Amino acid sequence: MDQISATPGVAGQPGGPEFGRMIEALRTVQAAITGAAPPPEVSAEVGAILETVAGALEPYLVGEDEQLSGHRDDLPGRGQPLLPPLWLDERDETHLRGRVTFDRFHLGGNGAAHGGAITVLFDEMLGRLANAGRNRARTKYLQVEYHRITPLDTELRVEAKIARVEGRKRFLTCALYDGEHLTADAEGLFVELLPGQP
Ligand SMILES: CCCCCCCC/C=C\CCCCCCCC(=O)SCCNC(=O)CCNC(=O)[C@H](O)C(C)(C)COP(=O)(O)OP(=O)(O)OC[C@H]1O[C@@H](n2cnc3c(N)ncnc32)[C@H](O)[C@@H]1OP(=O)(O)O
Repeated sequence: MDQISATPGVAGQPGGPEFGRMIEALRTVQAAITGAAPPPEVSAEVGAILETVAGALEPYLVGEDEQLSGHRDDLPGRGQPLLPPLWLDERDETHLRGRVTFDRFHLGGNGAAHGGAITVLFDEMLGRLANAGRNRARTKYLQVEYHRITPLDTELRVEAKIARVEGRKRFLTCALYDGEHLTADAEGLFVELLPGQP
């Protein structure tokens, strides 16, 4: 993926508001399935509906460059269901600030968000910033610390900064807050790709 579009789509066109609604519904389904203990007949019925859903989309399978998911900057988490719904409110080439809410789909245990889901958020934040107005770079390492549990169903603040740039190396930091409380933070190294690196 080399480009993402910040332009809201046009109703009636691929990538219009209908697409955003579908992704939102998928997020709702992910949380509902994760949190449910349905009787077998309901599991069977929902499973069959989801097989129908997958079948409805199958004729429209496209390559990575043409897919809409992940390419939509006007949708939370770029419209990529792997990412928790993230809204970026401030952004320049040195910092990013946004809001994110984890839900039941992102549960680790005992009401806390899964540490891996938090790491996905940090990789996204640092990746977005590392690539803002610069040549492409990829994560070399991402070191995460969990300071206290990250609650579900709570709007959290997330901030990323460039710490320093040394040649191809971009060192960045990211922090996640529940109100005034730091729940997790990370330091990452992104390395600018050489010609020919995928
Ligand atoms: C995502 C692509 C960009 C798209 C941009 C589109 C626009 C924006 C749109 C949408 C935003 C999307 C946002 C997505 C974000 C997601 C990001 C990810 O998750 S990326 C996937 C996970 N990461 C990998 O799969 C990397 C796999 N690894 C590699 O490909 C290579 O290892 C690579 C390119 C990272 C580096 O490989 P080498 O061989 O070119 O470089 P070496 O020699 O290892 O290191 C370079 C320098 O770094 C130092 N270095 C290496 N490891 C170090 C370490 N642990 N600590 C300190 N320095 C280290 C070395 O000493 C060297 O330093 P010296 O240049 O000589 O000064």
